Amino acid sequence: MIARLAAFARPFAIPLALSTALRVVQLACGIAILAVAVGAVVRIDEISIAGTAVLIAVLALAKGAAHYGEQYLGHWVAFTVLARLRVTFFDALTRLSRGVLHQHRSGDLTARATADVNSVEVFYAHTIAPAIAAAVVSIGSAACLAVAADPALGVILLAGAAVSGLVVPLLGRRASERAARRRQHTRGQIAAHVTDSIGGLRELTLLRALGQWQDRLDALDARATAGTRTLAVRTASRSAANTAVLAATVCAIALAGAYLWQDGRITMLAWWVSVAVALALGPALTAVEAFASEFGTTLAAARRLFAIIDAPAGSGQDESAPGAGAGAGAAAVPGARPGGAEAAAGLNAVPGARPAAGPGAGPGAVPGARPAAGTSTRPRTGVAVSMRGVRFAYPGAPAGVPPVLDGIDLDLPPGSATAVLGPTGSGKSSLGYLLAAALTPTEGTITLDGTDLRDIPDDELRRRVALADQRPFVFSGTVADNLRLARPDASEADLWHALEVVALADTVRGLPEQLGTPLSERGRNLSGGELQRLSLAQALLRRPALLICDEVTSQLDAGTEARLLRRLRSELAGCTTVWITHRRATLDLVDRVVVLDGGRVRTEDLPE
Ligand SMILES: Nc1ncnc2c1ncn2[C@@H]1O[C@H](COP(=O)(O)OP(=O)(O)OP(=O)(O)O)[C@@H](O)[C@H]1O
Repeated sequence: MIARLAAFARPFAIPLALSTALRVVQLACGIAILAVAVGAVVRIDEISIAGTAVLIAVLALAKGAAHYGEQYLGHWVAFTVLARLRVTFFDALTRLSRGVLHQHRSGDLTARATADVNSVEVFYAHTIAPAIAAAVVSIGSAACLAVAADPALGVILLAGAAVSGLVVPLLGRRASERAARRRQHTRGQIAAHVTDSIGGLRELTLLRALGQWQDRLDALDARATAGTRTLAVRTASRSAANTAVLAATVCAIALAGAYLWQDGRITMLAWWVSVAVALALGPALTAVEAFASEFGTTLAAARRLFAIIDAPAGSGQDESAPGAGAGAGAAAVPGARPGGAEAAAGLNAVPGARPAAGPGAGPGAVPGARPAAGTSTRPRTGVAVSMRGVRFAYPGAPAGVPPVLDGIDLDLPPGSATAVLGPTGSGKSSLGYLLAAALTPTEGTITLDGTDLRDIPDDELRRRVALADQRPFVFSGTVADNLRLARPDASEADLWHALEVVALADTVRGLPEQLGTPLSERGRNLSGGELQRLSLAQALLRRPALLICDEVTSQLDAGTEARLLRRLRSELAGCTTVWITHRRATLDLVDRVVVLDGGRVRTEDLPE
């Protein structure tokens, strides 16, 4: 991996070498400043204070200039390489096209293209130059001490530098890398989860599933925090060990110097300058320990990038995921099927969902009923719905534009089936969202059995009202995961029953793992009509007292639509239903028709 990263920097070898040289100059100046200052104190009677001050000032200026140059060049190289890396990453995405997009969630890919690329910056800007410079300056300082003072002092300094720069950074390296890899993977999952949440916020609200969704995020956050804690403990331990080693080196040089001075083998000046050099070498070696602590994260990020860059088209294996290559391929794909590592961690499972409960075993099951009948999906008795003077305008609508709905008065008796018709843009869907309490009227009231929708608690709304959308959002996860978003305690029999009613059971039976088949993000591996029916199945699972179906058959062929409507007729008996539709066939289901136009109810008729 290090060689792969270094290969990207090869075209920038000269600026990188210059940056390294400038860092050597900067560190050498730092050591020289302290050595000159200590030397001046020791020989205060013999030196020119003004001359020493000028020398120190020159060294300080040189140190500053070298630091600027080193940082400028190092970061220029780093950000140029990162830009190339990002382009290479996007090229790979284009090449892999649908294959990889099916297997990786867009939020995770976004995290790779942004956070992971940024993490790799450490390698180019804060690793190569500091590592080489620390080695050069350590060897150089030890050589100076050996020649100018005593070889023993040079050996002590070199030994201390080797322990600090080579041994300490390696302490717990493998464990740190594993923790960093797990954390980076979890961060990718968090990014994907947040992206999903934003994309599907409306569906989560309609499903009253924000709580479940938040629980998943909490679980992921807890995992990422645990990883960060592990890394922080190791970083702190290494930092403490490094401080101890550096302090021990300074003490050893001071004691050895004292012995050599007493023995008359070195001067007082050489003794104290040696101590100063050992002290001044600290920052160079601390920088090595610091980037070593970040190195696990850098490597984990690089692995995640190269897993995409190197993936053959159609590959589903994510080599960057923790446990990849050890038969844990399923864990690599977010939304992995039950049985994978993630399912074991409960992250893909809907919190509270019973895994594949026995038929009819759910709390919603009616005792004594035939399990296969899935009676727990049967809707509740309908509610009476009333709209009085309802006006609605979307927030931010320009002044002067008439509201979408402008004074709706409507009564839907319990168990009635109403079709809402009207030209496109006449506000039919908006009316549906208002009835489902996903939108709130700007003016007027909507009541359910006489209670204002605004006064009905979320839990109760979740139980009593459902909306099947014309453009449903499907989350990464299995078919069952998506269905159980609507009712976490639904048994498998309940799920199959809902799928039978919406004429989707045969399709799901044909999927590789049936209910356990992972769905791509936004349901890319389902047709528009299948997605609509999945949304309708979700709504049925809620056993609502009020069901709003918004163009749920618009993408179905006539045969499938007829089959679905036949089954719905008996399934929805007693439930108050609202059908927003343009389709003639749906009118056979309803006992009244409402036509919206210009934000108002134009006619209210029984179908012919
Ligand atoms: N989220 C929104 N923000 C702002 N305006 C919106 C939003 N959603 C819909 N509108 C506008 O509200 C009006 C009514 O839209 P709505 O979707 O309710 O109509 P519709 O009758 O269901 O249309 P269609 O038959 O095409 O589905 C349209 O002019 C639409 O542009």
